[in-house]
Amino acid sequence: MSKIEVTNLSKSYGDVQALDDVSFTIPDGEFVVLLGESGAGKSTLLRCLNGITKPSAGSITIDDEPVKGPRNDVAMIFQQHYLLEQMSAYGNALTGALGRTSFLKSLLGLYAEDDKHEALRALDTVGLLDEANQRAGKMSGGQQQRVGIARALVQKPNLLLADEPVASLDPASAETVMRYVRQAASERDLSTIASLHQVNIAREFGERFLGMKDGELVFDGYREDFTVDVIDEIYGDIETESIREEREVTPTETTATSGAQAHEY
Ligand SMILES: Nc1ncnc2c1ncn2[C@@H]1O[C@H](COP(=O)(O)OP(=O)(O)OP(=O)(O)O)[C@@H](O)[C@H]1O
Repeated sequence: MSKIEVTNLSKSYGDVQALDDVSFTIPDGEFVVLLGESGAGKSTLLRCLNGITKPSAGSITIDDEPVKGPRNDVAMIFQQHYLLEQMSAYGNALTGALGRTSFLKSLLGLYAEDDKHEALRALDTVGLLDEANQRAGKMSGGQQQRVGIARALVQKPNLLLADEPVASLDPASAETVMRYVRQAASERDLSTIASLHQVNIAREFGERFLGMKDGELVFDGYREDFTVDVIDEIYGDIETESIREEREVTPTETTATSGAQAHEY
């Protein structure tokens, strides 16, 4: 759990204004989806939150502590999972504990019992306990991404950031992976910000939505406010054509698609 406060955050790269005076507050344990077209500034915002990128102006605090660089209590999941392919799913998950393990011990595989337990718990959370001994390189893209999530959970973060975690997956795997991210966050009461470009997945899994355009925050609201018109504003009409067609068939407010109804938000 973590409370995040972003105040008047700006970041420029030469003439490019990647973030332009962005402010928002996220209370403990909220699941936030970050949306925007390519180049809108989503990755830059996540990298600033993670302490990898230094803002040009403004501030970020996590639990009232200013972010000045990378921190162990902030974990990040990427589109590419960067797993050690020769290592098992379990071994990869355990590397999430590297931040609290000495270099020598990690080389010798001498992790603390608590961390080994945490790795198994995390694999269980992402539905891969039975595959714990399987080599990561032999797993499917979706499974590898779930190992990446397990590794992030073993870090025992207070804040989970996910940068396009399902962008390279087919729609079914993307949905499965997002379901596990959502479940992991909810089980651990973990504040989460996930950037997504698939609007349907965002609508299915988001609780709160931040919409970005040209570096500015153009929308900040919850499910009931996340209307097709808002999606239009963020993406333009093309992205929403299919949603409008779907509404014409089913005029009632539908925010969930196949298989999602069974999940509690
Ligand atoms: N290291 C950098 N150097 C120069 N320009 C950058 C750098 N990183 C990002 N930018 C620029 O900042 C703007 C925002 O980029 P950013 O990657 O944050 O957007 P995004 O919404 O994450 O896009 P995508 O979905 O394509 O990753 C873009 O115009 C991008 O070209």
